[in-house]
Amino acid sequence: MSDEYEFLTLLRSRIVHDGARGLMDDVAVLPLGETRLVLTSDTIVEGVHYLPADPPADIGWKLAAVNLSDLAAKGARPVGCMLNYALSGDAAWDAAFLGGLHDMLDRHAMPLLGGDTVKMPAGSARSYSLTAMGESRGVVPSRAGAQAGDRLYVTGPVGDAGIGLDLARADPAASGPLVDAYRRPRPRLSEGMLLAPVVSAMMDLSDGLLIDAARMAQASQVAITIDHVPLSPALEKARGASTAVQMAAARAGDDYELLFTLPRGVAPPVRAIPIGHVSSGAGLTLMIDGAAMPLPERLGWEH
Ligand SMILES: Nc1ncnc2c1ncn2[C@@H]1O[C@H](COP(=O)(O)OP(=O)(O)O)[C@@H](O)[C@H]1O
Ligand SMILES: Cc1ncc(C[n+]2csc(CCOP(=O)(O)OP(=O)(O)O)c2C)c(N)n1
Ligand SMILES: [Mg+2]
Repeated sequence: MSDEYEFLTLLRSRIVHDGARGLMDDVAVLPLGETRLVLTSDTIVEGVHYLPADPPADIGWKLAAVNLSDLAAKGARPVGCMLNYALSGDAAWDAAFLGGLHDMLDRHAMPLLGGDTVKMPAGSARSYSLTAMGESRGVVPSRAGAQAGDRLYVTGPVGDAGIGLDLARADPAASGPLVDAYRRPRPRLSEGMLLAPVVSAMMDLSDGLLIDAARMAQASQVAITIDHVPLSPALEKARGASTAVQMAAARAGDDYELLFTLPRGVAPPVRAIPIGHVSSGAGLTLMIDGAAMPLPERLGWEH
């Protein structure tokens, strides 16, 4: 059991408010008059979520993107956010970070409303947090609604960012679509808004396809089978499409695509790749090229 899982289990035992969704979802949801306020907060840490040599504009972009991705997963419209910032000691670096942050926020009309600024002890790793607020006037899908018989989809291929991280680690000046997938994820907000009214369950892929699908299965109390690990042409060109490559792509994380289920016979209203199905029971099954694979001990990223 990971430290994160243990801590979340402790937190869940103390949760009483319905809006927390049992801490089993991407967001909290608070009814507010005619509408619902959708709340999420994510932190990125130097050396854990990004490389110290990553360009500051990309780090700012990523902080905004990973938070917007949780709103996308619930079909929420961004309404505002709060930034918690640790000064770097280099004003040009800080300005570049804010440039990248605002690039991402502006793309999705997300105003920055406030926050807090601190200085860290010299030499300590830095971390940045954003709290994002969205609104929804319709259904706010959860991870828990998948039903036996549903089909499973993802809005795009997985694994690019994992390879991009390897490339950026080997050479901080590396560039191209795989490195971009790692440094500049694109949250699927417009897709999320179109999907929210029709999906039975939806979440974003941050920790890896396998672990996130297993979480959806657990929250929905169903079994999920993945029979296709979708790879991008760029990834296949760089690494091929062997079983090992597909397995690594399914565990890598940092994908920020949407994973969702639809009743059989309902066509997705956005471009999406069918990757499996839901049945009664529990747990996750992975098929690669028609063969059931033993699941790795670690399905994806856990702190
Ligand atoms: N330190 C914390 N305090 C309160 N709730 C937390 C904390 N960490 C995580 N959570 C909650 O646990 C759930 C799962 O979190 P997480 O795995 O980070 O979701 P996501 O991958 O969507 O960001 C969410 O409801 C989140 O709000
Ligand atoms: C330097 C570096 N090493 C490893 C990773 C891989 N990685 C770190 S955290 C993570 C999962 C997402 O982070 P988490 O804090 O779990 O976000 P959340 O699920 O809360 O959105 C991944 C794939 C990375 N992004 N950067
Ligand atoms: Mg989180």
